[in-house]
Order: sequence, then structure tokens, then C-alpha cells
Amino acid sequence: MSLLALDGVKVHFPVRKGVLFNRTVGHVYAVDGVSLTVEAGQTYGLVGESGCGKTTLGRAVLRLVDITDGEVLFDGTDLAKLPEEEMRRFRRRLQMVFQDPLGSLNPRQNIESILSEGMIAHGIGANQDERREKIKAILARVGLPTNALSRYPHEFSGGQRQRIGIARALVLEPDVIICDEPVSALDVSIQAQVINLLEELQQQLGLTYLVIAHDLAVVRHISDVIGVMYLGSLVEEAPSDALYAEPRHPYTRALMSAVPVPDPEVEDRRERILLRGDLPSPANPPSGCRFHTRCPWARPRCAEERPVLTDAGDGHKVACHFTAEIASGELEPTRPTGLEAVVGTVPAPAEAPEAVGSEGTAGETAAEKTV
Ligand SMILES: Nc1ncnc2c1ncn2[C@@H]1O[C@H](COP(=O)(O)OP(=O)(O)OP(=O)(O)O)[C@@H](O)[C@H]1O
Repeated sequence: MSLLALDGVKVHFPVRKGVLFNRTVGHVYAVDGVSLTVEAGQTYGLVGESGCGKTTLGRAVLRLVDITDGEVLFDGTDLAKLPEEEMRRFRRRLQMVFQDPLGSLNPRQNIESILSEGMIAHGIGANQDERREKIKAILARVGLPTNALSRYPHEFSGGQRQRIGIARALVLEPDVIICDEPVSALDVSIQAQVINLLEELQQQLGLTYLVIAHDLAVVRHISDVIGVMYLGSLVEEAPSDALYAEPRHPYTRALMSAVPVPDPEVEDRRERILLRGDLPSPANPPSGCRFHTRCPWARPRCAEERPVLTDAGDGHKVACHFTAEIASGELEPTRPTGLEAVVGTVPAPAEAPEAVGSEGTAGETAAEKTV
């Protein structure tokens, strides 16, 4: 049995209007039917553009937002339907590490006080001495000095603050940690250290992770399985190596083509798919396949029929009507996939410098997002 199993999870936020009557005039379909499983001791990496619903899904697992529909089975119990009283028992076992360590740590509390808070709430440790010993042991595990206890969040660097965030989760002895963009606020040089620490802790403590990131490069090494989310649902899911070796969904291929490759020869030869336009609003998602408005291979069927996430038989799941035809080259793109996809038509020579600038901008944006 999987430690965590989501089945058809939906989170729709009501959009309200009016002061007196506060009518619901629509919904933001932030998460719109996600099913996935996370095995004990493994890492599931969830990637997608900003606004695709990753954070909301993570928050739904912890019941920090109301779940509109679906099941969140944790160790066999459906958290989605659990009364709040009973949910409290499970909260300790499911912890979250946030993107912005400074924003999530109270600046007026010292580290001992921050780390003790959850322990007291969950009845861990008979007294403050016992809690202090435990906190010291955890601080050593995450690579922080014992004298950190009496210091305040602003006295630490970004990487150290993220270690404090991880320690705060660990003192509660969780089974699952949801890491929401755990390194995106950190310098590139520090990112690898924090990812390595998460991996070491997983091996030592048998932790299970759901790692949320907008950047495929961040989740690549740490994840056993990766799910790619677009506008509230999964479009592809595969074991990490398989996803990198052969991304099948056009959206994943576009995301992947934005990750720079260190080898210049490979970099020159590889596919470049640049996405046209922004992520559509989750309050008014496109019909059929949510990605069809930006997909270079879209056909009329894509606007009519929503594809289901289907296993090709090798554990590699894709939600696309034309996976095989695109892979074989049988289906030609109906829109340009490279630079032209971003700047529209290929410019005349006189306009070329501007076009190069556009490419540079798109390239930089992609590069900035990667480790
Ligand atoms: N409480 C809320 N009420 C209404 N809409 C919300 C609420 N929380 C999130 N949303 C909307 O749901 C959509 C998904 O947001 P979410 O934060 O889950 O995306 P994300 O992929 O995690 O993006 P980011 O990486 O920027 O956090 C967004 O359009 C967001 O504006």
C-alpha cells in the first residue's frame, strides 16, 4: 500500500462578488482532478509553471485548504473526510517546508522557541530540557551549530534558515514532508547543499517527500517519480530517469527544452520548444485538453475532448491524444516550435537584433529558473 495516495483531488476556490450578498460568481479550478501515489521512503517531484496548482495540491494534502472532491489516503485513512479533531492526530506526521524560510520563521522568536512550539502543541518531550536535547540533536543533523538555539532567524544566511525550516519539521518526527519550492529562494551555489541534505535525511530517517518545484532541474536528482502539472491536472508522470530520457507530453518537452545542458554539443543538437503565450486563467480554463491553446501539435480533437492520463504499459503516463504520433514524427506541428513561437513570425533582417533580444530574454528567463 502506498503511504500517500491521492485520488481525483479537486480544489475549486469560489470567486465571490458583492458586499451584501457575497454571491459566488465562478470558481478558480486550482486543482482539478489529480490522482497520484507516493511510496514510503520515496520522493515524488511535482513540477509545473507558477500558478498551475502545485502549492494548492500540497496544501490540500495537509488540509490547509478545503478539498472540493476526491480522496487523500494517508496510511490508509482518507484525510479529505476526516473531522478537524481527528485531523490533528495526523498533522504531526505530515509536515511542510516552505519556499521562503525567512517569511515562515517568526523574527521575534529564537530558534529554540520556534522549534519547541510544534513539539509542545503535539506533546513531544516531557519538559523543556528534554525538548532542548532533542532540538540540539536535530540541529546537528541538519548541520547547524548548537549555539543556534539562542539566536534569531535574521542572524542566519538563507541556506541556514532553510535548514532551520527543515529542523522545525524534523523535530515532530514526521513520515511525510511536503517541500514547497525548498531551494528556489536560495543562491544557486547553496541549492545543491540543501537538496543533498534532504537526500541524506531521507536515507537516515526513511522520510517520504513530495517536492514541489517550478524547475525540472531541482527535482531531477532527488525524485523517484516526477509528475508534471499543467493548469490543475497532471499531464505526464513517470519514473525520473524515464521522464528525462523521453519526455512525451508536448508541455513536458517544452519545459525540458528550457533546462540548459552542460555539454555544448548536446546543447546545440537538442530540441527547443518555446511556449507561446501565458498560462490561461484557472478560473476560465480552455475546453478539452487544457494545453491545446499553447500546444504546437494541437488538432481540433484537442479542443473538444479532455485526454485522460494513461499508462503506456511501462509506468510512463501521459495525457495527450497524440503521444505516439508526435513521437514518431507522423504528426507535424501546426505552429512553429522554436524562436518563432515566441516572437510570432521570423523577422526581416533589419529587425533581427530585436528578435535576438527576444530570444535572449526567453532564454534568460528559462536559465534563471534552473539550477
Ligand atoms: N485561496 C485562494 N483563493 C482563490 N484562488 C487561489 C487561492 N489560492 C490559490 N489560488 C489560485 O489558484 C491557482 C493555483 O495557485 P498555486 O499557488 O497552487 O499555484 P502554484 O503552481 O503553486 O504557483 P506558485 O509556484 O506561484 O506558488 C492560481 O491561479 C492562484 O491564484
